[in-house]
Amino acid sequence: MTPGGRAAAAIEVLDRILAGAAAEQALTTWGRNSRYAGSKDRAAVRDLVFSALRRRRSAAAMGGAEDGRGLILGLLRQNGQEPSGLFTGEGYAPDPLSVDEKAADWSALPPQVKADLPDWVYATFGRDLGDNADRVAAVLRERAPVHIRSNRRRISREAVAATLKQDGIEARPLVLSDTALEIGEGARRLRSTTLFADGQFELQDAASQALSDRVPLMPGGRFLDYCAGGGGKTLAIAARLDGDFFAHDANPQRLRDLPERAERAGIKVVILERPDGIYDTVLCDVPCSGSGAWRRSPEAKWRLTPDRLAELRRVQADILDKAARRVAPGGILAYATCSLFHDENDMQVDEFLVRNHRFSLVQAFRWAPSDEGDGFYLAILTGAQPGID
Ligand SMILES: C[S@@+](CC[C@H](N)C(=O)[O-])C[C@H]1O[C@@H](n2cnc3c(N)ncnc32)[C@H](O)[C@@H]1O
Repeated sequence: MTPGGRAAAAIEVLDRILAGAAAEQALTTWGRNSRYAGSKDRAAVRDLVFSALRRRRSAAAMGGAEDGRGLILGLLRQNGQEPSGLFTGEGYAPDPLSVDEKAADWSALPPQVKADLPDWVYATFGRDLGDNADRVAAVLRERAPVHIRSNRRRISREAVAATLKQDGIEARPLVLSDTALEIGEGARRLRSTTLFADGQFELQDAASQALSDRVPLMPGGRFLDYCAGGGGKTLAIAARLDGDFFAHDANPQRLRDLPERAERAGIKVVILERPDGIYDTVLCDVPCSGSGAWRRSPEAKWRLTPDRLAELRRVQADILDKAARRVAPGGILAYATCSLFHDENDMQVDEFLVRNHRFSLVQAFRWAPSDEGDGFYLAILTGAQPGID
């Protein structure tokens, strides 16, 4: 495909997304109907689509319209590319620029447009992140790095990096966690390596690894991941120490990959449909706004509303209250989100502590999104003997 053909394809996919289709679904549909597109074309179209979604507000302002064409036009301008070079109307390229499109004025974009945030999120970032708000918003406009976690049960990260190098895949160690590596060249080949098939590494963001490193575990103890999903954190935590590991999720479909991943990693995880009994550590990695990881799923940035946030807060509180009943006397309740909002983090924990006098806060950790990882929050709570309140 020509660069113009790729731009036209991205416009078509973006129009479907703006009409309500999920981004992955819209890309898959386009891919199915475009047998002529090679793997490099598909990667380029995907990149254009996700870049435009991350920068949807500023790209629309610079392109003169909030449709696929406007977004791609604005994105090219942001990247310092002259759009008329691609918008030629020749072959499969988009039509040439109209007089209005040529004349669009983007000289004075308001700060919330430059930050690519909805107005209410921009205000919330200002309140919750203070001086860091603009820097964080800027990080969320960029593509996320690819990180892997070496499986500490089996191999050192140095050995993972050296073996990947032989396959032409670049991996450099990160400071956030001693299992974390950032992938440079060759990321798309990671899943087809023997190392991956042998469970020597998993794809996982470095801050998610750092969070998993900090969840307290009792040697030989019982650990419950109450919202395990695909099991990314369950596996990272279970790789640290011997013990009995259990995983639960309200949506059993979310757990479907976990048994295979656990087997590949050489880790035993028991899936629980209905958790009962008590555990030394219970992790609640709750459903949240996902604001710390919006560069990975940029659609979510535009879909979130104050009402949806309030609903998420109710779900989080309910999960915490239920999971707290599963914590052994003297045990740990770990509360995690990939959110940047105070409402979902410290405030949720403060409210929980008011409702549950048996618990107290030991420590809270925050990771802001950066080159080194996504944004996360972790609160470590400890539960005294039941009946204290
Ligand atoms: C942030 S995701 C978990 C990600 C996972 N821990 C990981 O590292 O891959 C939140 C999960 O909570 C689950 N969930 C939602 N409501 C729940 C509830 N009431 N009880 C337990 N799990 C719930 C969702 O299905 C979702 O899989």
